[in-house]
Formats: sequence, C-alpha cells, structure tokens
Amino acid sequence: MEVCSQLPVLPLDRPVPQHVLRRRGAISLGTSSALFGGPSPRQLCKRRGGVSYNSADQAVLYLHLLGKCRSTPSHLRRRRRGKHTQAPGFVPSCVKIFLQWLGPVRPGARGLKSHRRRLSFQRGLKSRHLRQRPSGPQHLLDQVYNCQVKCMLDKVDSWDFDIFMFDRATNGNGLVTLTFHLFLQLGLTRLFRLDPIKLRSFLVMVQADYHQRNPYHNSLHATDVTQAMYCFLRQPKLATTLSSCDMLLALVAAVTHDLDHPGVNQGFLVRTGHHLAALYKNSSVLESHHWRCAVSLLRESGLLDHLPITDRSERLGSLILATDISQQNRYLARFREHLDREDLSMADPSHRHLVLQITMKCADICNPCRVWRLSSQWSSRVTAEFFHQGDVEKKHGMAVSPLCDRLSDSTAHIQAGFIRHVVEPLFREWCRFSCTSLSHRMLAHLQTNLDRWTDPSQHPETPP
Ligand SMILES: Nc1ncnc2c1ncn2[C@@H]1O[C@@H]2COP(=O)(O)O[C@H]2[C@H]1O
Repeated sequence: MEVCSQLPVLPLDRPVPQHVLRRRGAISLGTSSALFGGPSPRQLCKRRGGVSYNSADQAVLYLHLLGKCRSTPSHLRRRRRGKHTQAPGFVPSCVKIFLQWLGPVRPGARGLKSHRRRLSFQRGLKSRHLRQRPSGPQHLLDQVYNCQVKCMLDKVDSWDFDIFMFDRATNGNGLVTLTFHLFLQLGLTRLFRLDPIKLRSFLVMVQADYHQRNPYHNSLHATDVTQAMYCFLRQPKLATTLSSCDMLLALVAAVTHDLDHPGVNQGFLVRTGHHLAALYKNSSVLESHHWRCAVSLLRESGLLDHLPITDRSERLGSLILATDISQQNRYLARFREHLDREDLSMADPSHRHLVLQITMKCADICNPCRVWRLSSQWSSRVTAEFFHQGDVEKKHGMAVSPLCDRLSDSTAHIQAGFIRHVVEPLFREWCRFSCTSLSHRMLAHLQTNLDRWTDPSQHPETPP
C-alpha cells in the first residue's frame, strides 16, 4: 500500500535528521513550565514568550511587552540574515535592544545556532530527548511497533479509533505519524506537490510546540481533533462539496488549533496580566496565539510556500478562532438560522466556510461523543487541568475560576454540565446538517455518557 510503504522512509522512532533539529526561531508561551514549577502570579505574568509579526510596530510592542524575550520574531531573524528591505546598516532601536540581549553574535556562527536552539523550551526538551534516544536493542521493537501502527492506521477512519493506544504505539509521535498519513490518504501530498520532508519537519515542529505536561491541551488532544476532523471530512455532505484546498486548511487548522497552549484558560491570563492578554486585548487571547504560532511554523517549514492560496493565513485564522468556546453561541446561532431557513448552499464559499468553522468546533469538543472507554479518559484529563489551575490560583491567593475547585467541583458534575449546555446543542445542529450514521452514533454516545455521569450510583461524589 502506498501509504504504508512511504512511512519507513522517515522512521519516526529514530533520531530526527539534523536539518529538522536545526530549528530557527521559536514561539513559546513558557507558562506551562512556570505553572508546574509553582512561581508567584507576578512571576507568572512576567513569563516571556514570543510570536512572529510582520511590522516593526508590532516588534516594538512585542519588545515593550516582553522585556527580555525568549524567542526571536521571524522578521528580526530575517534582518539578521540580511534580507531586510531597509537601507543597508539600518537597525531600528528595538532590534538593537534585542540583539544586545542576545549578545555578540556573528551570523552563521555556532553561537547563533545554539541561541536559536535554546530559544524554545519545548523544542529544546524535545530535540534533546530525540538526540539522546539510544540505538541498539530498542530498535528490535521497531518491527513490532511499525506493524501495530500500520494496522491501526488502516482503521483511522473509525470513530472508535483508540488514540491513546496509537500514541503509545508510536512512542509519543502520534501527531506526526497520524497527520502525515492523513495527508497521504486525502491525496493532499500529491495534489499540492507537498515536499514530504517539509511536511514531516512541519509536523515535528507542531508536535514539539504542544506542552506535553498539560494533562489535556497537549499533542494528543491535537491528534484526536485531527482524527475527528478526518472522520467529518469523509462525511458525504463535506466530501462531495469541499475543495482540496478546504480540506488542506481544515487539516492544518485541526493539528495546530491549540499550539503552545499553556494549560490555563484566558481568564487566568487576563487576571495575571499576561503579555498575550494585553497583546490580543483580552479577546480570543489563546486562539489568536495558536493561530500566530501556526502561521509562524508554516512559514518556517516552507511547506505551503509554493502554493498560490489566497488569504491562506486569514482562512486558517478564522478556523482556529472558531474554537473559542466563549463564542459558541454566535457561531451556532448563524448555523441554526441557515438550517431553519434551509438556505445553506455548499456552492457559496461563505456558507462553506461557516460549515468548516462548525466542523472545526465539532472536532474540538467531540470527546464526550466518543465511546465511554475513550471519552472518560478525556474527561479525567480536562478536569485534571482545570483543577490544576484552581490549585495554582489557591496557592497564590487568587479567586478560584469556575469549574477549577477540586473541593467543590467534580468530574461528573463538570461533564454533565458541559454535555448538556455546550456539546449537545452543537451536535444536535450538526446532526440536522449531516444526518448520517456517524452523527447518530455520536449523539447516542453522548447520551450514554451523560447517563453515566449523572447516575449517582456510579459517581457518589457528584454534588447534589
Ligand atoms: N470533556 C470536557 N469537559 C469539560 N470541558 C471540556 C471538555 N472538553 C473540552 N472542554 C472545554 O472546551 C474547550 C474548548 O476550547 P479549549 O480547547 O480552549 O478548552 C476546552 C475546554 O475548556
């Protein structure tokens, strides 16, 4: 089979080639490590990260907000490489401050490379881990793992696909393996003449920029969302109407939609005065950051550089921004209106885009629609992350955010509320739009899971 025969070309459980490790620039929120190390809220709000921007104004804002930066905006990197369009020798003051902080660096010198490599905490950890992986007896297991992975990938379109087992079988490289496979399955690699090396390099970067310490918002969640997105894209209503370009953007949005998530919610970032909250004016703070990270990694990998896709970044952004759960009612109301009026036309690009946004939302919060064996694991993970945020808030004398107090909230209570008020309304409309056996199955799982969470005999800790 073509798909499987291509996988061993770049074995995922062997050290990554040097050109992949030789990463440029970085984006890291840095909050996750701070949280798990337990600094004060003031320290938290002073944690630094970086995103890439296009204009000098944004660079000034960036530097002012961050003070010392942990990462280099992409346009600054370009200037250091001498590709800037300003007069030769022109160095804006903000860049001077930045370069001073980096220390004396000669372009191309080893010093610069090591700076670059150190810029992202997440990538540093990951690449060290990959470099240090011992060769030898471990590779005896490769055959076993590869066979298991191939068998699992044959069933990647199944709604009961066990993403947890898949991640173990791929040695924690589930995101790279699964998404690479899906690009091949959908024919995107061939159709868009994507360079497999660049594709893999992009996916390795994406995987590395998720915070594996987060119980929920990590690369496994992104992989799960991507697998769900694939299942939805195969539904007749979408498969027969979406363009290949739509599918490409949908897959990229799914895999990047929570990039560099710090494991705390927007409310926490706003209350601690985090620089990203200021940068994005307290509105869709995390989603805006995920989007900018995605654009930065796309640019860095050069994966789509050869494609004349208009408004690529904006379209990707509007899919990622649609995952802002606080905006759910707005999207749902528009979708519902179209369904009520029966005027949703997949020939209309704006309607198609709304459907893609709703698809992205469904993929993002579909975990309660999975079979209990999988769904309950996501419930435990998301609650663990909420409660961890609550613990940090308590530790620093802050008011505990809703759903984050392990003493007064419970997993069962949170799940029941989330299913009733958020997931079910969305999936009921989705089922009106795409009335397939998968949609009915998802609603059936949702009901079963709700019944289990609300059955006091199974969850005695549920608050009255
Ligand atoms: N099983 C779940 N239980 C409760 N909340 C959830 C669950 N799954 C997803 N969420 C929430 O839905 C949100 C969707 O956007 P985020 O990924 O930012 O954060 C997610 C969680 O806050």
